[in-house]
Amino acid sequence: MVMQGTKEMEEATLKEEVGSMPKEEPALHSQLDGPRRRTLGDHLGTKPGVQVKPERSPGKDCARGSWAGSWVADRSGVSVDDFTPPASGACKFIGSLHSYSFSSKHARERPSLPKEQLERKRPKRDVEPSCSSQPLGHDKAVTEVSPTSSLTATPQKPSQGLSASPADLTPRPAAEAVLGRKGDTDANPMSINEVIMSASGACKLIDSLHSYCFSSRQSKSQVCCLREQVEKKNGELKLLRQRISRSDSQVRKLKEKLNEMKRNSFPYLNSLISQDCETPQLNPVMEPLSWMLGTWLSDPPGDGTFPTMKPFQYLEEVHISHVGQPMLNFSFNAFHPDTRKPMHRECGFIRLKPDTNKVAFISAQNTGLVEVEEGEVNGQELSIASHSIARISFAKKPHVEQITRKFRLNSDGKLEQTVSMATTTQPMTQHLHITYKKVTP
Ligand code: HEM
Repeated sequence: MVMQGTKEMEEATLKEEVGSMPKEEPALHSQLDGPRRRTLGDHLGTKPGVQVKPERSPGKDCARGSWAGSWVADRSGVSVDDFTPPASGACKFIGSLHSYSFSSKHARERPSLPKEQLERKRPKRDVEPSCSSQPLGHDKAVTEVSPTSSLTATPQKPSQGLSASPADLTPRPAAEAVLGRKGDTDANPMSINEVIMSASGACKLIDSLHSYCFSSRQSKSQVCCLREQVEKKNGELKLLRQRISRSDSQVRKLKEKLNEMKRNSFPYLNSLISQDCETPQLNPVMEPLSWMLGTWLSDPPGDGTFPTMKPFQYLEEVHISHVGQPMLNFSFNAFHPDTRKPMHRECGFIRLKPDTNKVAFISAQNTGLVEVEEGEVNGQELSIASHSIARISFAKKPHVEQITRKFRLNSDGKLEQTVSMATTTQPMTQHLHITYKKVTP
């Protein structure tokens, strides 16, 4: 719609311009496209047709899509083709504004030329096409022809003729470009520089619109760039995933190989040990005693006492574990603190009566004693006392007749054990006290 509207607007303007345009206008155009234009380009020190890479400023992008634009492009030595971004719909539309603004403005200003001047110029203009083929030198041609051309120099402003300095070509604001200098509008024809400046000012305004096209294009290219980066990263991620997958399969193969080697080395374990030796879930029945699980080391060394003996110290290592059954497996192994020689050892099981806090402690000791202690677990404290005691026939005397134990998980995370006993010669008295620190789960 915008395009259509613009076209219609252009056509309407064109009709209006054709109606009001003096007949010499085509000649004026041909002047611009003719040798005079090239003379101006030469004067500015730029060879026509030599492509100079433009700075990406909107002011230079205005050279697109209109004769006025191409005129400016030639003047600066920049061709339309130099603008690499393809002409988008928006750019084309904005380009058409150049055509409208320039030709319309120029047409509006032309009739203001005094009639005499136009009369004077007409005959000269008729001979102008022959200027390029004049055997005269360049300077001569200019001298002869310039005063007759409204686009080259005016009698009122001789200093703004073809010899205009680059500073004179600096674009002026559009308003000034359209109105011209104060007081000149009706009296004076436009000089070539004024035309240039007017066109540049208008172009500048219109080209500010182009900047939107280009900034949008820039954003699009940034998005494209980011997309490329994302795609690249995705590719890398895919490769990494593939490598991880390969590593996983290698680990699986190594595990299988290890298991096979184990089976070959310990064939008797084949049917007993599960292929995956992961620790099974704790049987829910044993949950109240889960705080006892782990490997514990005496810290500090345990204290041994009894009325019949000299106090002593010992080291002890404790393993309390499970295999998913409704019981805990334990082993207590004592060592001499100096010599590290094994001393007292015992191992057994701890069971819980389901749905109660009743605990049974079943232990076999290296001294030839077998005992069952029973008691209760309350929170993180287990108190038990001997229920039955048996011994080998040749057990050392005095024989133990009663045993009590207390296990407790202290607030500092240490496990504490206290053992008391009664023998055939001594009443219930504390025999051992020790705290352990946990070394593994
Ligand atoms: C519940 C477990 C234990 C029981 C029932 C037990 C029982 C006994 C008994 C009945 C005696 C003889 C007491 C006497 O002569 O009047 C004894 C002595 C002794 N116990 Fe224990 N004991 C136990 C754990 C330990 C532990 C863990 C150690 C640590 C190393 C230990 C070290 C000793 C020593 C050094 C003696 C004195 C020397 C000896 O008779 O061998 N006992 N114990």
